[in-house]
Amino acid sequence: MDPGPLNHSLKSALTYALSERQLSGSQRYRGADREQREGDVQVPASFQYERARSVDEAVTMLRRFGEEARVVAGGHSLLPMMKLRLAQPEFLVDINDLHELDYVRQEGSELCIGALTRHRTMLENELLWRYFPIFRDAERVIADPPVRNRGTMGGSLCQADPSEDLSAVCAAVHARAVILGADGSRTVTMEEFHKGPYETDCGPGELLVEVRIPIHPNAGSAYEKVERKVGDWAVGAAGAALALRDGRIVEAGLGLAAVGSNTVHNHRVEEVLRGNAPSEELFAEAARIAAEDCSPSTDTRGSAEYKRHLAGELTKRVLRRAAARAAGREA
Ligand SMILES: Cc1cc2nc3c(=O)[nH]c(=O)nc-3n(C[C@H](O)[C@H](O)[C@H](O)COP(=O)(O)OP(=O)(O)OC[C@H]3O[C@@H](n4cnc5c(N)ncnc54)[C@H](O)[C@@H]3O)c2cc1C
Repeated sequence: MDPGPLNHSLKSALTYALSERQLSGSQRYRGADREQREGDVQVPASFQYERARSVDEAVTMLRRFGEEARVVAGGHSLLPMMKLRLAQPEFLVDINDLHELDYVRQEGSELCIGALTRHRTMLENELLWRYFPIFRDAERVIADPPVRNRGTMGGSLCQADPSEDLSAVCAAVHARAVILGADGSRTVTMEEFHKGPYETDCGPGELLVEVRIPIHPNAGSAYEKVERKVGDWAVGAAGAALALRDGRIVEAGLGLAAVGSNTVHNHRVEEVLRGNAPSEELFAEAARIAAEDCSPSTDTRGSAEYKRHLAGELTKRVLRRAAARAAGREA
Protein backbone atom coordinates (compact mmCIF):
# COMPACT_ATOMS: atom_id res chain seq x y z
CA MET A 1 0.00 0.00 0.00
CA ASP A 2 1.44 3.36 -0.96
CA PRO A 3 -0.50 6.37 0.31
CA GLY A 4 1.59 8.63 -1.89
CA PRO A 5 0.78 12.30 -1.39
CA LEU A 6 -1.65 11.72 1.45
CA ASN A 7 -0.68 13.03 4.82
CA HIS A 8 1.86 10.86 6.53
CA SER A 9 -0.02 10.41 9.75
CA LEU A 10 -2.98 8.95 7.96
CA LYS A 11 -0.59 6.47 6.46
CA SER A 12 1.09 5.60 9.72
CA ALA A 13 -2.13 5.43 11.69
CA LEU A 14 -3.70 3.10 9.18
CA THR A 15 -0.59 1.03 8.79
CA TYR A 16 -0.55 0.68 12.56
CA ALA A 17 -4.19 -0.23 12.70
CA LEU A 18 -3.94 -2.72 9.90
CA SER A 19 -0.78 -4.32 11.22
CA GLU A 20 -2.35 -4.67 14.64
CA ARG A 21 -5.42 -6.17 12.94
CA GLN A 22 -7.47 -3.57 14.74
CA LEU A 23 -9.51 -2.81 11.63
CA SER A 24 -11.61 -5.87 11.26
CA GLY A 25 -13.06 -6.46 7.82
CA SER A 26 -16.59 -6.13 9.12
CA GLN A 27 -15.82 -2.68 10.44
CA ARG A 28 -15.24 0.48 8.57
CA TYR A 29 -12.40 0.06 6.10
CA ARG A 30 -12.65 -2.82 3.79
CA GLY A 31 -10.52 -4.05 0.98
CA ALA A 32 -7.29 -2.33 1.96
CA ASP A 33 -5.23 -4.68 -0.14
CA ARG A 34 -7.64 -4.92 -3.03
CA GLU A 35 -7.22 -3.38 -6.44
CA GLN A 36 -5.02 -0.46 -5.47
CA ARG A 37 -1.40 -1.19 -6.33
CA GLU A 38 1.72 0.90 -6.08
CA GLY A 39 1.76 3.46 -8.88
CA ASP A 40 -1.99 3.26 -9.44
CA VAL A 41 -3.86 6.52 -9.82
CA GLN A 42 -5.55 7.19 -6.50
CA VAL A 43 -9.21 7.33 -7.30
CA PRO A 44 -12.06 5.97 -5.21
CA ALA A 45 -14.03 2.92 -6.28
CA SER A 46 -17.39 3.82 -7.81
CA PHE A 47 -20.20 4.82 -5.49
CA GLN A 48 -23.69 6.28 -5.51
CA TYR A 49 -24.08 9.77 -4.08
CA GLU A 50 -27.13 11.17 -2.28
CA ARG A 51 -27.53 14.59 -0.69
CA ALA A 52 -29.79 14.52 2.35
CA ARG A 53 -32.24 17.42 2.71
CA SER A 54 -33.20 16.72 6.31
CA VAL A 55 -31.88 14.78 9.27
CA ASP A 56 -34.76 12.31 8.95
CA GLU A 57 -33.99 11.80 5.28
CA ALA A 58 -30.32 11.17 6.08
CA VAL A 59 -31.27 8.50 8.62
CA THR A 60 -33.75 6.94 6.20
CA MET A 61 -31.05 6.74 3.51
CA LEU A 62 -28.50 5.35 5.92
CA ARG A 63 -30.95 2.75 7.04
CA ARG A 64 -31.89 1.83 3.48
CA PHE A 65 -28.27 1.40 2.37
CA GLY A 66 -27.14 -0.21 5.65
CA GLU A 67 -23.55 -1.49 5.94
CA GLU A 68 -22.69 -0.21 2.47
CA ALA A 69 -23.43 3.45 3.24
CA ARG A 70 -21.24 6.14 4.73
CA VAL A 71 -21.95 9.69 5.78
CA VAL A 72 -19.79 12.38 4.21
CA ALA A 73 -19.37 15.59 6.24
CA GLY A 74 -16.15 17.58 5.71
CA GLY A 75 -14.74 14.67 3.72
CA HIS A 76 -11.22 15.34 4.95
CA SER A 77 -10.79 11.86 6.37
CA LEU A 78 -13.25 9.81 4.37
CA LEU A 79 -12.16 10.90 0.89
CA PRO A 80 -8.46 10.07 1.44
CA MET A 81 -9.59 6.69 2.76
CA MET A 82 -11.67 6.15 -0.35
CA LYS A 83 -8.79 7.13 -2.61
CA LEU A 84 -6.66 4.54 -0.85
CA ARG A 85 -9.48 2.02 -1.17
CA LEU A 86 -9.36 1.64 2.59
CA ALA A 87 -13.03 2.61 2.49
CA GLN A 88 -15.21 1.49 -0.39
CA PRO A 89 -18.73 2.61 0.45
CA GLU A 90 -21.30 1.90 -2.22
CA PHE A 91 -23.42 4.84 -1.08
CA LEU A 92 -22.37 8.24 0.20
CA VAL A 93 -24.92 10.27 2.14
CA ASP A 94 -23.84 13.91 2.08
CA ILE A 95 -25.06 15.85 5.13
CA ASN A 96 -23.58 19.24 4.22
CA ASP A 97 -27.05 20.78 3.64
CA LEU A 98 -28.17 19.91 7.17
CA HIS A 99 -27.54 23.34 8.65
CA GLU A 100 -29.71 22.39 11.63
CA LEU A 101 -26.72 20.29 12.77
CA ASP A 102 -24.35 23.29 12.71
CA TYR A 103 -24.56 25.05 16.09
CA VAL A 104 -23.02 25.65 19.47
CA ARG A 105 -25.64 26.53 22.09
CA GLN A 106 -26.32 26.34 25.78
CA GLU A 107 -29.27 24.27 26.98
CA GLY A 108 -29.63 24.57 30.75
CA SER A 109 -26.47 23.22 32.35
CA GLU A 110 -25.14 21.69 29.13
CA LEU A 111 -23.31 23.01 26.11
CA CYS A 112 -24.50 21.37 22.89
CA ILE A 113 -22.48 21.14 19.69
CA GLY A 114 -24.14 19.96 16.47
CA ALA A 115 -22.37 17.23 14.50
CA LEU A 116 -21.91 19.44 11.44
CA THR A 117 -20.18 22.23 13.37
CA ARG A 118 -16.87 22.97 11.64
CA HIS A 119 -13.50 23.19 13.36
CA ARG A 120 -13.34 26.88 12.49
CA THR A 121 -16.59 27.59 14.35
CA MET A 122 -15.31 25.72 17.39
CA LEU A 123 -12.13 27.77 17.28
CA GLU A 124 -14.01 31.07 17.20
CA ASN A 125 -17.19 30.41 19.20
CA GLU A 126 -17.72 32.73 22.17
CA LEU A 127 -19.58 30.16 24.32
CA LEU A 128 -16.76 27.66 23.91
CA TRP A 129 -14.20 30.33 24.78
CA ARG A 130 -16.14 31.13 27.93
CA TYR A 131 -16.97 27.65 29.19
CA PHE A 132 -14.45 25.33 27.53
CA PRO A 133 -11.17 27.01 26.55
CA ILE A 134 -9.87 23.47 25.94
CA PHE A 135 -11.56 23.65 22.51
CA ARG A 136 -9.70 26.84 21.62
CA ASP A 137 -6.40 25.27 22.73
CA ALA A 138 -7.05 22.17 20.62
CA GLU A 139 -8.54 23.82 17.54
CA ARG A 140 -5.56 26.14 17.21
CA VAL A 141 -3.36 23.11 16.58
CA ILE A 142 -5.64 20.93 14.47
CA ALA A 143 -4.38 20.75 10.90
CA ASP A 144 -4.51 24.01 8.90
CA PRO A 145 -7.20 26.53 7.87
CA PRO A 146 -8.46 24.61 4.78
CA VAL A 147 -9.04 21.50 6.92
CA ARG A 148 -10.54 23.54 9.75
CA ASN A 149 -12.92 25.26 7.34
CA ARG A 150 -14.50 21.96 6.32
CA GLY A 151 -13.79 19.31 8.96
CA THR A 152 -16.58 18.76 11.48
CA MET A 153 -17.17 17.68 15.04
CA GLY A 154 -19.12 14.62 13.86
CA GLY A 155 -16.53 13.58 11.29
CA SER A 156 -13.69 13.95 13.76
CA LEU A 157 -15.36 11.81 16.41
CA CYS A 158 -16.69 9.22 13.98
CA GLN A 159 -13.32 8.85 12.30
CA ALA A 160 -12.08 7.71 15.75
CA ASP A 161 -8.41 8.07 14.91
CA PRO A 162 -6.45 7.46 18.16
CA SER A 163 -4.49 10.66 17.39
CA GLU A 164 -7.63 12.73 16.87
CA ASP A 165 -7.59 15.83 19.08
CA LEU A 166 -11.32 16.42 19.56
CA SER A 167 -11.81 12.88 20.81
CA ALA A 168 -9.35 13.55 23.65
CA VAL A 169 -11.02 16.91 24.31
CA CYS A 170 -14.46 15.29 24.49
CA ALA A 171 -13.09 12.58 26.79
CA ALA A 172 -11.67 15.24 29.13
CA VAL A 173 -14.91 17.24 29.38
CA HIS A 174 -17.01 14.08 29.80
CA ALA A 175 -19.06 14.79 26.71
CA ARG A 176 -21.90 12.53 25.63
CA ALA A 177 -22.74 11.67 22.04
CA VAL A 178 -26.31 11.72 20.74
CA ILE A 179 -26.84 9.11 18.04
CA LEU A 180 -29.96 9.02 15.90
CA GLY A 181 -31.29 5.88 14.21
CA ALA A 182 -34.56 4.62 12.82
CA ASP A 183 -35.83 3.82 16.32
CA GLY A 184 -35.03 7.25 17.75
CA SER A 185 -32.05 8.72 19.54
CA ARG A 186 -29.78 7.40 22.27
CA THR A 187 -27.07 9.10 24.28
CA VAL A 188 -23.76 7.43 25.13
CA THR A 189 -20.67 8.48 27.04
CA MET A 190 -17.50 9.13 25.06
CA GLU A 191 -16.02 5.98 26.51
CA GLU A 192 -18.92 3.95 25.16
CA PHE A 193 -18.67 5.85 21.88
CA HIS A 194 -14.96 5.08 21.34
CA LYS A 195 -15.10 1.35 20.79
CA GLY A 196 -11.64 1.06 19.27
CA PRO A 197 -9.37 2.58 16.66
CA TYR A 198 -11.55 3.74 13.76
CA GLU A 199 -14.55 2.12 15.39
CA THR A 200 -17.39 3.83 17.24
CA ASP A 201 -20.76 3.03 18.72
CA CYS A 202 -22.43 4.87 15.83
CA GLY A 203 -23.40 1.87 13.69
CA PRO A 204 -24.80 1.33 10.22
CA GLY A 205 -28.05 3.21 9.73
CA GLU A 206 -27.15 5.74 12.44
CA LEU A 207 -26.09 9.37 12.47
CA LEU A 208 -24.17 11.21 15.17
CA VAL A 209 -26.23 14.36 15.61
CA GLU A 210 -24.92 16.14 18.68
CA VAL A 211 -22.36 16.28 21.46
CA ARG A 212 -23.51 17.44 24.91
CA ILE A 213 -21.11 18.66 27.57
CA PRO A 214 -21.98 19.33 31.23
CA ILE A 215 -21.17 22.88 32.39
CA HIS A 216 -19.85 23.12 35.95
CA PRO A 217 -19.36 26.30 37.98
CA ASN A 218 -15.75 27.29 38.77
CA ALA A 219 -14.45 25.07 36.00
CA GLY A 220 -11.34 25.26 33.86
CA SER A 221 -9.96 23.16 31.02
CA ALA A 222 -6.85 23.02 28.84
CA TYR A 223 -5.26 21.08 25.99
CA GLU A 224 -1.66 20.70 24.98
CA LYS A 225 -0.19 18.83 22.06
CA VAL A 226 3.34 18.05 20.92
CA GLU A 227 3.64 17.90 17.13
CA ARG A 228 6.65 17.59 14.85
CA LYS A 229 5.68 20.64 12.83
CA VAL A 230 2.81 23.09 12.70
CA GLY A 231 -0.44 21.47 11.57
CA ASP A 232 0.79 17.92 12.07
CA TRP A 233 -0.97 15.20 14.00
CA ALA A 234 0.04 14.71 17.62
CA VAL A 235 3.13 12.89 18.77
CA GLY A 236 1.27 12.99 22.07
CA ALA A 237 -1.47 15.22 23.48
CA ALA A 238 -3.46 15.65 26.67
CA GLY A 239 -6.64 17.46 27.69
CA ALA A 240 -7.87 18.12 31.22
CA ALA A 241 -10.99 19.60 32.76
CA LEU A 242 -11.41 20.47 36.46
CA ALA A 243 -14.15 22.04 38.57
CA LEU A 244 -13.41 23.49 42.02
CA ARG A 245 -15.53 23.98 45.13
CA ASP A 246 -14.15 25.45 48.36
CA GLY A 247 -10.64 25.06 46.97
CA ARG A 248 -11.04 21.36 46.19
CA ILE A 249 -11.46 19.49 42.93
CA VAL A 250 -15.02 18.20 42.62
CA GLU A 251 -15.01 17.20 38.94
CA ALA A 252 -12.04 15.98 36.94
CA GLY A 253 -11.54 14.67 33.43
CA LEU A 254 -8.44 13.57 31.54
CA GLY A 255 -8.22 12.49 27.88
CA LEU A 256 -5.08 11.68 25.90
CA ALA A 257 -4.44 11.32 22.18
CA ALA A 258 -1.80 9.37 20.26
CA VAL A 259 -0.53 7.39 23.24
CA GLY A 260 -2.55 4.21 22.75
CA SER A 261 -4.55 2.29 20.20
CA ASN A 262 -7.61 4.30 21.19
CA THR A 263 -8.37 7.67 22.79
CA VAL A 264 -7.35 7.34 26.44
CA HIS A 265 -9.95 8.06 29.14
CA ASN A 266 -8.01 7.94 32.38
CA HIS A 267 -10.41 7.36 35.27
CA ARG A 268 -7.65 6.39 37.70
CA VAL A 269 -6.22 9.91 37.42
CA GLU A 270 -9.69 11.40 37.78
CA GLU A 271 -10.27 9.51 41.03
CA VAL A 272 -6.92 10.61 42.45
CA LEU A 273 -7.73 14.24 41.69
CA ARG A 274 -11.29 14.36 43.05
CA GLY A 275 -11.62 15.62 46.63
CA ASN A 276 -8.13 17.12 46.76
CA ALA A 277 -6.85 20.67 46.54
CA PRO A 278 -4.85 21.40 43.36
CA SER A 279 -1.12 21.20 44.08
CA GLU A 280 2.12 20.38 42.29
CA GLU A 281 2.40 17.13 44.28
CA LEU A 282 -1.10 16.07 43.25
CA PHE A 283 -0.45 16.86 39.59
CA ALA A 284 2.88 15.02 39.72
CA GLU A 285 1.05 11.94 41.02
CA ALA A 286 -1.57 12.31 38.27
CA ALA A 287 1.21 12.58 35.69
CA ARG A 288 2.89 9.45 37.01
CA ILE A 289 -0.36 7.49 36.68
CA ALA A 290 -1.09 8.89 33.21
CA ALA A 291 2.35 7.80 31.99
CA GLU A 292 1.97 4.40 33.62
CA ASP A 293 -1.49 3.72 32.21
CA CYS A 294 -0.97 4.63 28.56
CA SER A 295 0.20 2.16 25.92
CA PRO A 296 2.00 4.04 23.14
CA SER A 297 3.84 2.34 20.31
CA THR A 298 7.02 3.33 18.56
CA ASP A 299 6.54 4.85 15.11
CA THR A 300 7.98 7.59 12.91
CA ARG A 301 6.74 10.21 15.37
CA GLY A 302 8.74 8.91 18.29
CA SER A 303 9.57 6.02 20.54
CA ALA A 304 7.07 4.50 22.93
CA GLU A 305 9.29 5.65 25.77
CA TYR A 306 9.25 9.27 24.58
CA LYS A 307 5.47 9.22 24.13
CA ARG A 308 5.03 7.81 27.62
CA HIS A 309 7.14 10.66 28.93
CA LEU A 310 4.93 13.10 26.99
CA ALA A 311 1.76 11.58 28.46
CA GLY A 312 3.02 12.38 31.95
CA GLU A 313 4.49 15.78 31.21
CA LEU A 314 1.51 17.01 29.21
CA THR A 315 -0.89 15.75 31.87
CA LYS A 316 0.92 17.83 34.46
CA ARG A 317 0.87 20.94 32.28
CA VAL A 318 -2.81 20.78 31.33
CA LEU A 319 -3.84 20.11 34.93
CA ARG A 320 -1.90 23.19 36.04
CA ARG A 321 -3.52 25.36 33.41
CA ALA A 322 -7.02 23.92 33.94
CA ALA A 323 -6.69 24.62 37.69
CA ALA A 324 -5.50 28.19 37.03
CA ARG A 325 -8.45 28.77 34.72
CA ALA A 326 -10.90 27.25 37.20
CA ALA A 327 -9.57 29.60 39.87
CA GLY A 328 -9.90 32.56 37.50
CA ARG A 329 -6.14 33.19 37.36
CA GLU A 330 -5.85 32.54 33.63
CA ALA A 331 -8.15 33.09 30.62
C1 LIG B 1 -4.04 17.22 6.14
C2 LIG B 1 -4.90 16.89 7.33
C3 LIG B 1 -4.41 17.14 8.59
C4 LIG B 1 -5.18 16.84 9.72
N1 LIG B 1 -4.67 17.08 10.96
C5 LIG B 1 -5.40 16.80 12.05
C6 LIG B 1 -4.90 17.05 13.35
O1 LIG B 1 -3.81 17.58 13.55
N2 LIG B 1 -5.69 16.71 14.41
C7 LIG B 1 -6.93 16.16 14.25
O2 LIG B 1 -7.57 15.88 15.23
N3 LIG B 1 -7.44 15.94 13.03
C8 LIG B 1 -6.72 16.24 11.93
N4 LIG B 1 -7.23 16.00 10.68
C9 LIG B 1 -8.58 15.41 10.55
C10 LIG B 1 -9.61 16.52 10.48
O3 LIG B 1 -9.85 16.96 11.80
C11 LIG B 1 -10.92 16.02 9.85
O4 LIG B 1 -11.76 17.10 9.77
C12 LIG B 1 -11.68 14.96 10.62
O5 LIG B 1 -10.94 13.82 10.87
C13 LIG B 1 -12.86 14.41 9.86
O6 LIG B 1 -13.84 15.36 9.80
P1 LIG B 1 -14.70 15.46 8.48
O7 LIG B 1 -15.90 16.28 8.81
O8 LIG B 1 -13.86 15.87 7.36
O9 LIG B 1 -15.21 13.92 8.32
P2 LIG B 1 -15.42 13.03 7.04
O10 LIG B 1 -14.14 12.78 6.36
O11 LIG B 1 -16.54 13.53 6.22
O12 LIG B 1 -15.91 11.68 7.77
C14 LIG B 1 -15.05 10.94 8.59
C15 LIG B 1 -15.77 9.68 9.06
O13 LIG B 1 -16.85 10.03 9.93
C16 LIG B 1 -18.10 9.58 9.38
N5 LIG B 1 -19.06 10.64 9.72
C17 LIG B 1 -18.91 11.97 9.50
N6 LIG B 1 -19.92 12.65 10.09
C18 LIG B 1 -20.73 11.72 10.66
C19 LIG B 1 -21.93 11.81 11.41
N7 LIG B 1 -22.50 12.98 11.72
N8 LIG B 1 -22.49 10.66 11.84
C20 LIG B 1 -21.92 9.45 11.55
N9 LIG B 1 -20.77 9.32 10.86
C21 LIG B 1 -20.19 10.44 10.42
C22 LIG B 1 -17.86 9.38 7.91
O14 LIG B 1 -18.74 8.44 7.36
C23 LIG B 1 -16.42 8.88 7.93
O15 LIG B 1 -16.39 7.53 8.31
C24 LIG B 1 -6.49 16.28 9.56
C25 LIG B 1 -6.98 16.05 8.27
C26 LIG B 1 -6.22 16.34 7.17
C27 LIG B 1 -6.78 16.09 5.80
